Amino acid sequence: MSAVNEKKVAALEAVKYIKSGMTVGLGTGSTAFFMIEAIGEMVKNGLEIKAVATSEATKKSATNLGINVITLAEAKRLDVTIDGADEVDEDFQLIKGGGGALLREKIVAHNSDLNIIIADSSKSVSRLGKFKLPIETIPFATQLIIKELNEMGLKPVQRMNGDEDYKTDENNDIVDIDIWDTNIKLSDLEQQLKAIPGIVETGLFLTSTNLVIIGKGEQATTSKK
Ligand SMILES: O=C(CO)[C@H](O)[C@H](O)COP(=O)(O)O
Repeated sequence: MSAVNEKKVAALEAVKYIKSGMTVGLGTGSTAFFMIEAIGEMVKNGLEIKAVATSEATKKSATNLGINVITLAEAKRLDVTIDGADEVDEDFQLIKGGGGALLREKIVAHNSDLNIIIADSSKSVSRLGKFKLPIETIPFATQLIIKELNEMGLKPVQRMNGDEDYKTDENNDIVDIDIWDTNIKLSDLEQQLKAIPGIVETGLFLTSTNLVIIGKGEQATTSKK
């Protein structure tokens, strides 16, 4: 079974948690897209929900599929958010931001009563860090942040889009760092990174996830915290 099918299997399991009347956070990425597609079908069949998108790309896909997308300010609070991840460990800690949407994703997750992560089996890891950790930085500070992260031994690489700097929906930069060889506790690392002025957010999601649904073969396995 391919990773693509496993993503779909996980997404179809996750949408079972969505009921009429809910406000739903929509994640970003290829796995989340299967969830958005499935919700689009459910809306065509009478499901009534409001949704908050974690990226402009997700907003566009959801709107095209007939989903009522509102702002976070209008939503105030979300019942459930379904999102993908680049890595998930056994303690429900995540690396996110491969698709560059980590800032809005973390804000939406923080404001959601239930956070469901969906992923194919390749994303399930015993230790985070093979995937480079995305950091969102303010362009004014990016080069000096890179220098500081280098001094911390984190091998920072600014994300590019061809010859241009990659830009997030907030018009910020992304710097990908290598945390595999660091022996700093993840929560301490998160604190150290957030203490550097100009780092807006990191792709470490350490405590927000309630439910993880992994597609493996034809099966979806759900784990609860
Ligand atoms: O964090 C994300 C985007 O910022 C995505 O959830 C993550 O990159 C996984 O993407 P995909 O489902 O395409 O593998």
